[in-house]
Amino acid sequence: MSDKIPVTVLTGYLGAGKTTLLNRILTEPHGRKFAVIVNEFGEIGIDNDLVVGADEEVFEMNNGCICCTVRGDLIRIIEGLMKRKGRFDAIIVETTGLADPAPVAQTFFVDQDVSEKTKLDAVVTVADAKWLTQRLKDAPEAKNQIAFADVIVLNKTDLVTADELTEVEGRIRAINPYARLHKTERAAVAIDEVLGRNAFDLDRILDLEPAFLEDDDHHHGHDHDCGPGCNHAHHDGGLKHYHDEDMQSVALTIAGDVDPEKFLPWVNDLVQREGPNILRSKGILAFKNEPKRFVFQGVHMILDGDLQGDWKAGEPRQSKLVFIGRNLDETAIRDGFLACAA
Ligand SMILES: Nc1nc2c(ncn2[C@@H]2O[C@H](COP(=O)(O)OP(=O)(O)OP(=O)(O)O)[C@@H](O)[C@H]2O)c(=O)[nH]1
Repeated sequence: MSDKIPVTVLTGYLGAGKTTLLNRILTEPHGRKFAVIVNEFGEIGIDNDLVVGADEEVFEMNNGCICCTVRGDLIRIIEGLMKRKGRFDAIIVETTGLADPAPVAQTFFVDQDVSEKTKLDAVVTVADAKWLTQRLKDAPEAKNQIAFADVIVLNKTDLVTADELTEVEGRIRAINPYARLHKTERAAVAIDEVLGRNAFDLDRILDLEPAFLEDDDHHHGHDHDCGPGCNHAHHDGGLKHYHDEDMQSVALTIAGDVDPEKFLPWVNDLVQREGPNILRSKGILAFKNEPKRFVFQGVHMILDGDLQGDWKAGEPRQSKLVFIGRNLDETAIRDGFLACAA
């Protein structure tokens, strides 16, 4: 028996349902304790606030290019965690929807300190049944996320017909015939199907990517903060890794309340008009005269929003939101949002 701490890497494209799955894992009565590491694209920490779970500790990795900055962050966080060994049973790393999982998975093999103390249990990829087919055409990261998966959670089955589901499943199987696949609504999958799988298959990954175990640095010898605009493309021998150079994030904060009667029509109109370009939106808002936080989320033009939890005592009431997409008119979005201030 190894006493290495198992690590689950949770990946999947923007809005597929990673946080939904993570929250499901954290709220089930499993009696285990997890350390959670999240990494998000966008400048303000919204994801962090959306992860529920009373006593999990959530660590946030640097934004931006996962191959360059995040690896250092990940190593630092894990080394810090190891000093507190015994306080948790497993580590879950949720990557940004735009990340290629390879460099994250690689960290658990290439970095000596990390590999002595932890073991990659599985790469779990959440796929959006409604949008995956499209993403496989226009987003190379989405394909790598499927290729690297040991477990695939094909989520949002409620948004597609049976035929569409069969089609998307066929596309997944063409890329990755090996992973276990679960079809879900709201990421409802038994926790033992995603954690403690002992499923990461290094031999399969080495077939896909012969240079997987080599230290990545010589492929793009730089050590700087690329930021969300980073557009390095590098080739590790097998799969090609990309950063989507057109992808941008617009993050906005109002240091106070917004007026829901202005905000809701504005955001609805924006995602209806710009939905094809806006891949993802999220926000936590202070509505005028409302003691609870309003949380909204969108994937293209589908928006979800509800009141969740009171603002905590001493927590400043502020309104923040982020849009991730292509060809976003930042000035127009900023002006539109600022005009919603209460
Ligand atoms: N209709 C439907 N919506 C879902 C389902 N699962 C999740 N959602 C919604 O999809 C949106 C995105 O879910 P998240 O879990 O935040 O997705 P994510 O992958 O963590 O998103 P990013 O971290 O931004 O990449 C939210 O509004 C969820 O409520 C599902 O099975 N069906």
